[in-house]
This record gives sequence, C-alpha cells and structure tokens, in this order.
Amino acid sequence: MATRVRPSSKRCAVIGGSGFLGRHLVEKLLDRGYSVSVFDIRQSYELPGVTFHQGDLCDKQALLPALKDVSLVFHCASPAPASDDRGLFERVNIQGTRTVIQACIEAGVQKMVLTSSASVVFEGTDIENGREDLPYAKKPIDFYTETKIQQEKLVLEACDKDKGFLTVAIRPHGIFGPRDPQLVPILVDTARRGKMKFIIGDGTNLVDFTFVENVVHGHILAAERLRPDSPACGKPYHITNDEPIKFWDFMSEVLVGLGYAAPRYHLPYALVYGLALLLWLLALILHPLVSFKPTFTPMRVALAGTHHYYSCDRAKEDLGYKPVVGLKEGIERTVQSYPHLRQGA
Ligand SMILES: NC(=O)C1=CN([C@@H]2O[C@H](COP(=O)(O)OP(=O)(O)OC[C@H]3O[C@@H](n4cnc5c(N)ncnc54)[C@H](OP(=O)(O)O)[C@@H]3O)[C@@H](O)[C@H]2O)C=CC1
Ligand SMILES: CC(C)CCC[C@@H](C)[C@H]1CC[C@H]2C3=C(CC[C@]12C)[C@@]1(C)CCC(=O)C[C@@H]1CC3
Repeated sequence: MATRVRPSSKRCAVIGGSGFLGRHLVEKLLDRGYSVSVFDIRQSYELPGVTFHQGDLCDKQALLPALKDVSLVFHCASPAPASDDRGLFERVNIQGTRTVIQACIEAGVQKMVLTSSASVVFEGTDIENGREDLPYAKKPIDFYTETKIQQEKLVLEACDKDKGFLTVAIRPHGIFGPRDPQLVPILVDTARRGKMKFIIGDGTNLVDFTFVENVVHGHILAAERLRPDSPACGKPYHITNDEPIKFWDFMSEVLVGLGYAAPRYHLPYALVYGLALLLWLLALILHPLVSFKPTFTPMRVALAGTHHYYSCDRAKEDLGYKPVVGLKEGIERTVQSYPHLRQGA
C-alpha cells in the first residue's frame, strides 16, 4: 500500500493570491519561510518561491494540483463587491467555496483560513464595538454580503477535529493599503469628478479602516494558532486596526494627502440614502437598455453615514493579535504609494 506523504507545514496555498490582500499575504508568507502555491483566475505578478495555478475555484479538477502537498490553505478570493452580480456571487462565494472545501479534504489539507468580512453582521444600521456573537445580518445590504454570510457558515461548519480538517474565519473591515484597487481609486475618481464635496450625515460616525498588513498578520496568527486544542477551531475573528476613526476624517486625510480638497458641506443621510436607492432601482429597471453604475450606491451611503466598528478582543485573547501598523502610519504609507493618483498627476 502506498503511504501518503504528510504535507510540509511550511507549504501553503493562497486562493485569490493575485488580488490585493492575497498578494500582501503571499509576500509575508514568503518572508516567514513558507513556500506558496497561488490559485487565482488571473496571474498578476511573478515571485521566486511562488507557483502559480490559474483557474476558476469552482472547478475542483483545476484546484487539486494547487493543493498537492499543501497542509494550509488561505481562501481569500471573491468577486469585487462593486460587481453587484447576484449569479456570480452565488456561484463563486457559495458553490465555489463548497468546491474549495471538498478539494481541500480530498487533497489532505489540514487547515483552512477563510477571509470573511465584518460586514456579515451589518444591516445598514449602527454597529458600535460589535463582537463576534452578533447575529448574521437578517437583511444583508447587498448580494456580496448575503453570499459572504453563506460562505462563512460553510467554512466554519466544515471544521472537523476527528477528520483532521480545521477551519477558522477572519473578518476584516475596510482594508486599505498600497495596491488596493478599490477604496482609494474609487475615492479619487469621485473627487476628480467633483462629487467629493459633501459629507453624508453629521460626519461623526466612527468606522474601522484596517491597514492591509494588519489583516495579513491576523490571518497568519490564526493559521499558526489553529490546532485541535485551540479555541480558534470553527470560529470567526474580527481583525481591525483597533482605532475606530470618523469615516469622513479618514476620507479627508486620504484626499488631502493626495492633494484634493476635503469634503465640507453636509447633506442629510436619509435624503442621500433615498436618492441612492432610487438610482439603484432605476439602474436595475433600465439595465437591458442602458447600463450605468451609480457612484453612490445604497451600500456605500450606508457605510459612509453609520457607525460600524468592531471589537477585536477575541482575536487578542485567542490569537495574541495586536495591530502591527498604526492608522496614521498606514494612511501615510498608502498615500505615498499612489503617486499616479495625486491631484494634477
Ligand atoms: N477589500 C476590503 O475592504 C475587504 C475585503 N474582504 C474580503 O477579502 C478578500 C480579498 O479581497 P480583496 O483583496 O480586496 O479582493 P481582490 O478582488 O483584490 O482579490 C480577490 C482575488 O480573487 C480572484 N477571484 C475572483 N473570482 C475568482 C474565481 N472564481 N476563481 C479564482 N479566483 C477568483 C480575483 O480575480 P479578479 O480580480 O479577476 O476577479 C482576485 O484576484 C475577499 O474575500 C473579500 O471578500 C473582507 C473585508 C473587507
Ligand atoms: C463615494 C464615497 C461615499 C465612498 C468612497 C469610498 C468607498 C469606495 C469605500 C469606503 C468604505 C469601503 C468599504 C468597502 C469597499 C470600499 C468602500 C465602500 C467594503 C464594502 C469592501 C468589502 C467588505 O467586505 C466590506 C467593506 C466595507 C468598507
């Protein structure tokens, strides 16, 4: 009988490793002596120590070679929230995650770390210092959030000590940093179109923005602490900068850092949310005839006008988590990394 080679604990796979968070995670894993297998629908870079496997995570046969001799898998692939494509989210985040779990079990993977989102508990109303025992959103604010909830449940329920397959979920919030394709580029594009003059609501709402290296740190701690006797088995963990900031102060610091004016004039939250909802409905109805993507979606307005910050006490207690980069330094390094997005560039 052929004996199965136990995968080396320093060999891991990053599904979604070509993306923003995925690539930062791959770089840190290499620094820590891991060899990394990246699985992604696209290849965006090359690095020594990294083997790329290009494919769709919904295809188990494509996934299996990337998981060969791997003991630890990070799953951080998802369609971008801005796509708002229900069919795509269901296919990738729900069915695709089922396929990833099956492939991991079949390949003999021992640990899986999912990148979930703190938004799985967000319904568009205030969350202050939210802990992991908050219930999942009953009325998720968009298809992205709806499928991230299902995805997290699937992964946590798959944790099985008897079978030697351990899982944990990291819930980051508002990730930012160099190479982010979302937050800073959308913000700058909105400013360049003259639409960043207004503050939605009174501007006092507190929010978590998390520097990408802290999110990476949380993932690696969770992976390394995940053992059969660890409290992390089958649990979700909030990972933030642990420095909630006023949403509009954060936006202003990034904008001013890049040479744009900070928003000044206030608009009532209910008015903007109502308009955003109307526009979203119009875009939905007119979709077959004209295609337009409103900047101020109901999701973005809700995020811009409510409190949403989370406690990471559980991660501190169980994982020994502590942010490694403060918010001020994170913002400075982010601003420096976007010379091409500066005013006048
Ligand atoms: N950014 C944020 O603020 C937050 C993100 N998260 C979560 O973090 C994770 C990483 O996000 P982020 O780095 O920002 O996102 P990115 O879009 O930068 O990275 C995701 C990667 O997954 C790839 N991908 C998408 N669909 C598939 C598929 N079917 N098969 C294989 N690969 C696929 C993407 O390719 P392509 O680009 O071609 O689609 C991309 O390379 C996601 O799970 C997201 O839900 C959670 C909280 C906050
Ligand atoms: C147009 C302006 C009102 C807002 C511009 C900035 C926004 C693009 C970002 C502010 C908060 C961000 C955020 C996410 C995406 C980008 C923002 C809306 C997520 C939805 C990304 C995926 C998640 O899991 C949750 C994030 C919450 C914060």
